[in-house]
Amino acid sequence: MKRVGILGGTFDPPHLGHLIIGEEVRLALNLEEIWFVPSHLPPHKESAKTSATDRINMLMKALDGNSFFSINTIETERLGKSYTFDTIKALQKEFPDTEFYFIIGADMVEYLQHWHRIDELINMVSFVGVKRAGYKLHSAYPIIEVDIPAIEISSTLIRDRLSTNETVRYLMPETVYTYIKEKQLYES
Ligand SMILES: Nc1ncnc2c1ncn2[C@@H]1O[C@H](COP(=O)(O)OP(=O)(O)OP(=O)(O)O)[C@@H](O)[C@H]1O
Ligand SMILES: O=C(O)c1ccc[n+]([C@@H]2O[C@H](COP(=O)([O-])O)[C@@H](O)[C@H]2O)c1
Repeated sequence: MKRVGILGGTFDPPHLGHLIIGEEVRLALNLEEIWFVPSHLPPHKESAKTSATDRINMLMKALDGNSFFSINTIETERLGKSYTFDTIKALQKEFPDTEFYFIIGADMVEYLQHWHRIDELINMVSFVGVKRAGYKLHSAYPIIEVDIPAIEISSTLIRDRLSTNETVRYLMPETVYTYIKEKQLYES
């Protein structure tokens, strides 16, 4: 079986935290690839501030140069809320020879009990949890914990800073920043 990690997210915008998580989990679990899956409508929070096209374009720039990383657009091609249950079911049907590892930060680990059809999903895919400041990583659910350096970067922090013209240097790849400025995203 091929072993693939999935990092689902809103990526509004993508930042170095996403990239570090993908790389660290790939190494720790010896995964062959990491697929970044941008959501169409995030199930548990407000809609993204930018279009799916902009978020995919930003991700493409962020992932450029890492041959282990790619984007899978299954969720942005599907209408409605981007439930992970539906995504995993569809991916397992399309790629029967692949074993999937769904990577989540500790904020999502804490929230896992509220996920759509979690009692079925937990038996369908291996969840991998990574630490995030302010949240507990340990869970009653069987989660593979991967120790990564704590990274206190979030898309919210970046959006807030961009809207007040504060620096976002070193929080995301320069190419993503250039795209944001060219397209005038996140301006208040
Ligand atoms: N700095 C981080 N440390 C650990 N996990 C993270 C970090 N940033 C994002 N993640 C995880 O990556 C996945 C996708 O995150 P997402 O794209 O929503 O970014 P975010 O920074 O959490 O965004 P927002 O601030 O808009 O909520 C989630 O599972 C989230 O927990
Ligand atoms: O399926 C669910 O009920 C569910 C609830 C919350 C989050 N998720 C998924 O978890 C990933 C991270 O979510 P987010 O909102 O932090 O970007 C993303 O792929 C979401 O679709 C999924």
